[in-house]
Amino acid sequence: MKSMVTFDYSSAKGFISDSEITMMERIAENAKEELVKKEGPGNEFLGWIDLPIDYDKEEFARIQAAAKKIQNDSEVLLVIGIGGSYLGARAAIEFLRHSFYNSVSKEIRKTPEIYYVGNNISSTYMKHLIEVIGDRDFSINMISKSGTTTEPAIAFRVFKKMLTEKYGKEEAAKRIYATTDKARGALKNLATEEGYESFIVPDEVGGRYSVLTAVGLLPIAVSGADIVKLMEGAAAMREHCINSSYENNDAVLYAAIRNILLRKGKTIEILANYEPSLHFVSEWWKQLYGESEGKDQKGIFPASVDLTTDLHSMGQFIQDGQRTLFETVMNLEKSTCEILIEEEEVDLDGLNYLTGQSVDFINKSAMKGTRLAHTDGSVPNLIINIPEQNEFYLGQLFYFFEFACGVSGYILGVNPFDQPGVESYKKNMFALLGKPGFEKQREELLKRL
Ligand SMILES: O=P(O)(O)OC[C@H]1O[C@H](O)[C@H](O)[C@@H](O)[C@@H]1O
Repeated sequence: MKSMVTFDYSSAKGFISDSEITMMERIAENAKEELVKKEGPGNEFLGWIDLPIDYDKEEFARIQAAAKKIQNDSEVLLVIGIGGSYLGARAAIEFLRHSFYNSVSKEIRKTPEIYYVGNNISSTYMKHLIEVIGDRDFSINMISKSGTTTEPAIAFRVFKKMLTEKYGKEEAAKRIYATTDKARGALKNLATEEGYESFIVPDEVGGRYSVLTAVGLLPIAVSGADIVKLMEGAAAMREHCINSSYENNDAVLYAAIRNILLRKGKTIEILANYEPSLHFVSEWWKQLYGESEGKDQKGIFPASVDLTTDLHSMGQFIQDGQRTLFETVMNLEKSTCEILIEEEEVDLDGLNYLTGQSVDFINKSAMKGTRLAHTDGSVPNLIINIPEQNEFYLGQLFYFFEFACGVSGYILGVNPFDQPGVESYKKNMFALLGKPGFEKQREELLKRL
């Protein structure tokens, strides 16, 4: 049997008693049952549960073919999307591919450079990206489930124009790939009208749970990562999440323990990593947990740190600031390479005591030392072990977090599959921009500015 991504709460035992974990069993198991039997609130958005074993194979093959075409005819791919429509792809590409993916030579990378746009409204960012593309061949993957989100729609206008000016309307249309709803939304209409190759975000899969649909899969495949293995990993974790009993169920225990900690006043969870390639996994995780649980004036605030980097900036607070934190460490067990510290004749930097040790050994020692220090500073530490940096384990990790999030939301007593709060800023922005239909709000807002 292949090894698995696992959850380890042994370092948090000083903060949680066995009886608390036992007492949480019924609540957590009920939450899991509600999720798996699709009986809870938001149950129209549970398509992601069976996705790893029940996805559209014909579309999957089209994704692979489109990725090949983009690899062959483009030096650059623009991924236009925001939130759940880009974070999963970026998390996967940064975890699975080269740390300096866009900068490393084409001989090493072998696949197109990939840039993300439409995840902010900065004209400077867009102008700089236009300069990076220059006169090179490029394609666009425009991703928006609703097809109406402002940030990506604006970027799409700008880069579609650039593409059309370069190739003409007909050829440009062949370089645009639209990932959106099967029937609704402005992007769907545009795709039909202009004849873009289209991929579907299933109705029953919400944006933040969509990484294993075309939303994530097309850009990930373009980067050269193996999407078959990604799905296999997710399928292995699905099997574990659905069929393991409480005491052996890593995802359900993670959900249970974070809720036990919340009830003790630990209202902030920091997801920590010791590998820069995990940075965007944390960004993806923050949306997943923040949008799923932060509602009805409840929830755990999801934060993240990159370590050891942030030990030199946020370390003081984590060690010694307000005691409302717990920390979940993503521990990449096996580094992809080994760099050894060599002896220097004159030990001017005082590092000769490390001669023969690997950089990863030093990193792991920093991790272990930090875990003990933070635990001593009353920050409960949870660990998620990731055996290796590859597609199979990333697929597992994505599914682990998604499943745990559904269970955790139900334990908390919220609908983990809606995001009503996100609309407030949008309404204000539309009113201030003078969008038709928002005239009354506009008057009221202008008085307040
Ligand atoms: O894919 P889209 O419909 O463009 O949505 C992109 C993102 O923006 C919204 O405001 C939602 O809060 C997110 O859940 C979503 O992932």
